[in-house]
Amino acid sequence: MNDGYEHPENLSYLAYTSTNIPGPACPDEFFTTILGCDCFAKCKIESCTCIGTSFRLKESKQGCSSLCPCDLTCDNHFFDKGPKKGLEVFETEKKGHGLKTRLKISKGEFVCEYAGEAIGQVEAERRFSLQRTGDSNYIFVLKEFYENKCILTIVDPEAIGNIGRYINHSCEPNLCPVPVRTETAFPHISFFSVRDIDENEELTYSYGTQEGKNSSKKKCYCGTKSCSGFLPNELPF
Ligand SMILES: C[S@@+](CC[C@H](N)C(=O)[O-])C[C@H]1O[C@@H](n2cnc3c(N)ncnc32)[C@H](O)[C@@H]1O
Repeated sequence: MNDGYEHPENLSYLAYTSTNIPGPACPDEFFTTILGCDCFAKCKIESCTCIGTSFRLKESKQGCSSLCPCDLTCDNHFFDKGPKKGLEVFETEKKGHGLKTRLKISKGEFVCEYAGEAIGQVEAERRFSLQRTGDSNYIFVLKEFYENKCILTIVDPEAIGNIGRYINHSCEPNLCPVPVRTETAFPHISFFSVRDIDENEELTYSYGTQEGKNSSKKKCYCGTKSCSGFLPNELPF
């Protein structure tokens, strides 16, 4: 499915996918189906098992999907509606391409997914060492902790991805990534707005911490007051 977004002409090598696809060493979670809710037409916060379950991981949400009987009017059924309207890829001054919004976005809205190939840690390290597209790194690593286990979710939209790949880092971001599980146990990295966003503002999120061995020596050009000067570490392993 293509959700209608065109990539800049000089990035024609990029194949578009609106949601995650399995890549090399894709984790088993990708193929593990989870149950939908049994609500009728529209979910209720008090009784919907998707809204209530949250996959027992503290920061994770469960979104409704085609496995649920509710329809697209359900507020918890946001993936099938696609990214927010009015998102636009543009050329920044110093950070390569970026993503901005032509329309206002209110605090707490779903903006888009970070979609690409779902890959394993060894493949991520192999790809990172190749530095395929010049200076840019697109590999997103999410760590979740559950019952003394660290669950890794790694998505690479460098060659096959969606508009989420154009979102740059900021030390004062207006989006935050939230893992949302719908049909399978592999989460969708979903961006929600953390404040009201004006029309034509660039969309940004924080790329993370200084944890891990792949320390970044890249200068940060986010231009915010609290800028730490450098981008967070590229791979937090
Ligand atoms: C996921 S890509 C973002 C899109 C990218 N700018 C592009 O043109 O495709 C991440 C890369 O963008 C650049 N980048 C993102 N945020 C930046 C920032 N605040 N300052 C400098 N470079 C940044 C870095 O090269 C980083 O590895």
